[in-house]
Amino acid sequence: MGNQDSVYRVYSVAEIRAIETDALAMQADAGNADTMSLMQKAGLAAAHLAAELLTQAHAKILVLAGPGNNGGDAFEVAALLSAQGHVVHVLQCGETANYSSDALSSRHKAQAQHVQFIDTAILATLPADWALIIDGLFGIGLKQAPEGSIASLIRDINKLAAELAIPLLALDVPSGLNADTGQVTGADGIAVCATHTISFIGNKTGLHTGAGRDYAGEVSVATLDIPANFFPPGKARLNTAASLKGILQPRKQNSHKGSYGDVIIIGGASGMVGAAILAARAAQFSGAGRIYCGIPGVIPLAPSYDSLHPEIMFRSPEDMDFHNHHVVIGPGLGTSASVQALLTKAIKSAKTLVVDADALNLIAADAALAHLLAARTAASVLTPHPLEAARLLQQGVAEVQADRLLAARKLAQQLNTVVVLKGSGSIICEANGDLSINTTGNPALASGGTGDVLAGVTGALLAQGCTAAEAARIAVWAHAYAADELVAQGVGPIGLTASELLPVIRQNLNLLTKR
Ligand SMILES: NC(=O)C1=CN([C@@H]2O[C@H](COP(=O)(O)OP(=O)(O)OC[C@H]3O[C@@H](n4cnc5c(N)ncnc54)[C@H](OP(=O)(O)O)[C@@H]3O)[C@@H](O)[C@H]2O)[C@@H](O)CC1
Ligand SMILES: [K+]
Repeated sequence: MGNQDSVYRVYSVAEIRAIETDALAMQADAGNADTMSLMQKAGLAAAHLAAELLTQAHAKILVLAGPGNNGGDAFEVAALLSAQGHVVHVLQCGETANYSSDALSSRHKAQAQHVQFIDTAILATLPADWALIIDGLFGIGLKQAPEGSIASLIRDINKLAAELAIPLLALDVPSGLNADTGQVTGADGIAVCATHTISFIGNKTGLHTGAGRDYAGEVSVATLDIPANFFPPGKARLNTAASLKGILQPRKQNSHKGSYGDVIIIGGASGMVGAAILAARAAQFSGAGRIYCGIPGVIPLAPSYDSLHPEIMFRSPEDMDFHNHHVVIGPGLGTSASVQALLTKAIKSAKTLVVDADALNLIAADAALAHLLAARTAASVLTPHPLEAARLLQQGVAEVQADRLLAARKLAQQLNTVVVLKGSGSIICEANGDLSINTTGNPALASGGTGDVLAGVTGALLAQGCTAAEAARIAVWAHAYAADELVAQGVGPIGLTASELLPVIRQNLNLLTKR
C-alpha cells in the first residue's frame, strides 16, 4: 500500500484533513496526470481487502452508505465488488441530492454495475445469508452520536455480523467511534463493531486506544498514493516491535554485572509485600545487573530473601544511598507518612526513577512532591492506570478515558516526565507531547501484579542505559506482547498470572536485541 513509514505514524483527524486538502489541491493541479480521485482509490483499496476476506465467488455483500463521503467510498467499493461478480446490496442512509460530486459519481457507477439499492424495510425481508458487511456510514466527519434509525441499524448489523460470524469491514473508521480519542461518541452512543478497518490516507489515533481496539478489529492503512512528503512527521506513532528494533544493543563480551545497573525496588507495605517482590523479579528477568528489594519500615513477617529468586538482595531502603541506583518506587508501597520521606529522597537523588501505584497517589495528594518531580532533570517514568492518572490530574476517570492522548500529554507536560497511561492501547508520552500508542496486549493483563511487573521491567531497562522514553516503550511492548503470546498458547486470558509473564518478557527483550 506504499508509503511504509506512514503506516507506523498515527494522525489526528485535523492532520488527516490537512493532508487530504493538500492532496486534493495536488490532484486539481492541471498538470497532474493522476485521473483517479482519492475516493476511487479508497474504494479500490477497500475492494482489495474485501476480496481477501471473501471465501467464495458470487458472495452476497451488504454495504451501508452514509450521508457523506464515507458513503461515497461505500458506493465505490460496492461498484467494484459488483463488477467482480458479487451480489451487492447497498443500504443508503443519506439524501442523494446532498452528496458531493465524487460521491455522486461513485453512486452512478454502483447503479451502472447493477448494485441493488435497498432500504431497511427491504433488508428485513431478505434472507440473512450475507458473506460480508461493509460499513460506510460515517468516517472522520462524525459529529455526534448516531441516533434513531441509524443507531438501530448499527445495533442490528453488529448483531447480524456476530450471529453469522462474518467479517464486518469498516471504511476509514468504525461508524460511531471517535477517530481521535477511540471513544464511542455520546454517553449512550453506539458504534460499528468491525472485524477489520481500512484507514484511508493515514492511520488514526482513535483506532488504537481506549475502546478503539475493540471496535476497529484488524487495522490496515491505504495511503491512496499520496506522496510521503505530504505526511508531517506527526506527534504520535504506534509502538510496534519494528519501531523498537536497534535500541537494545547486543551485550559486549567484556561486560559484567556493574555494566547493567543496580535497581532498587521500594514497596511492599504490610499485606502487599508480593507487589515489591514481583517488581524485583521482573527487574531480574529483564536484565538489570543487581536487584535490591527495599521494603520500608519494620514489617512483621516481611521476607529477608526471595526463596525462588535468592539473587534478589533485601535491604532497608532508609539506609540506602540512591545516587547511583535506578529506583522503582510504589508497588504495594502504601501511603503512610513514613514512606513519603522515602519518595522525597528517591525523587531528589535516584539516578533514574520509575514511579508507580501508591507513589503516584502520594504525589497526587502533595503539590510539593509534584513540583519536586517536575524539577528533576534525570530520567523518570510514571506508570499510572487511568484512576491514578485522574488523581494526578485532579479530574474524573471518565474525563481521562474520554481523551487518553490529551490526559497523557497533560500529565507528561505538567510533571516533566515520561508517562505511561495504561489501559487498552497504553500510551507512552514524553514531556514534549510526542507519544506512542502500544499495539500489543489483551485483557489477560487485567489482574493484580501485572502493573508491578511493568514497573520492574521499566526500571531494569533504565538501568541498562535506555532513555526514559525508550525504556517505557520497550517495557510496555514486551510486557503486553508476553500476554499475547501466552494467550495464543492457551494460557489465559482467564487466569493468567503476573508471574507467568516474566520468562516470556525475558524472551521478548532478547528477541528485540537480536540484530
Ligand atoms: N474528501 C475526500 O476526498 C475523501 C474522503 N474520504 C472519505 O470521506 C470521509 C469523510 O467524509 P465527510 O467529511 O463527508 O464525513 P463523513 O464521515 O462521511 O460523515 C459526514 C456526514 O455524516 C453526517 N453526520 C455526521 N454525524 C452524524 C450523526 N451522528 N448522525 C447523522 N448524520 C451524521 C454529516 O451531516 P452534517 O452534520 O454535515 O449535516 C455528513 O453528512 C472519510 O472518513 C473517508 O471515508 C476518502 O474517500 C478519501 C477522500
Ligand atoms: K465507517
